[in-house]
Amino acid sequence: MGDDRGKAAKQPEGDLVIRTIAMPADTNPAGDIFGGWLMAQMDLAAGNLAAARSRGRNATVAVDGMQFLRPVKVGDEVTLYARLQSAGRTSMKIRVEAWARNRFETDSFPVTEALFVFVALDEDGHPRALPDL
Ligand SMILES: CC(=O)SCCNC(=O)CCNC(=O)[C@H](O)C(C)(C)COP(=O)(O)OP(=O)(O)OC[C@H]1O[C@@H](n2cnc3c(N)ncnc32)[C@H](O)[C@@H]1OP(=O)(O)O
Repeated sequence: MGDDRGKAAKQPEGDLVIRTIAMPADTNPAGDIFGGWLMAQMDLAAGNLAAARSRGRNATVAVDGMQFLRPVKVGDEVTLYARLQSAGRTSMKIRVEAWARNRFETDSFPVTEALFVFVALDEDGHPRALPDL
């Protein structure tokens, strides 16, 4: 079965954090994969990295440059890659890429990317200094 999304021009950057399958329950009324589902997967991937770096609770404070590059179809294998781009006193900028692969094909393609900003939080929900590495 062919895939008309073209050849991947690059390789994913970052650590593989999540791999999942886009299911019919994740579609919008038109039957395509809902962008909000993909954003949630990206948020989960960035949050996982943020939790490991901050060694505790954190929250998404901003999402910059969200780009939907290609559609995701039901049945696609979706893989989330995340990497820490920079860290401030309490915040972390985490670059996330989502790639999709038609389950009957071998090539994967970038489908979305964005820069997530997370802030480490204390028990009261206030910004918390990141621990030393
Ligand atoms: C996993 C989830 O819970 S997702 C749910 C959605 N997210 C939320 O509910 C978070 C809601 N937001 C908040 O509670 C607050 O904004 C907080 C607690 C995260 C931050 O409070 P603020 O008063 O903005 O804190 P403060 O001004 O001290 O900024 C903290 C850090 O975030 C950075 N920051 C704050 N807003 C932004 C922004 N829009 N873009 C980039 N960085 C930001 C600051 O530069 C600072 O970084 P640094 O300490 O590394 O220098």
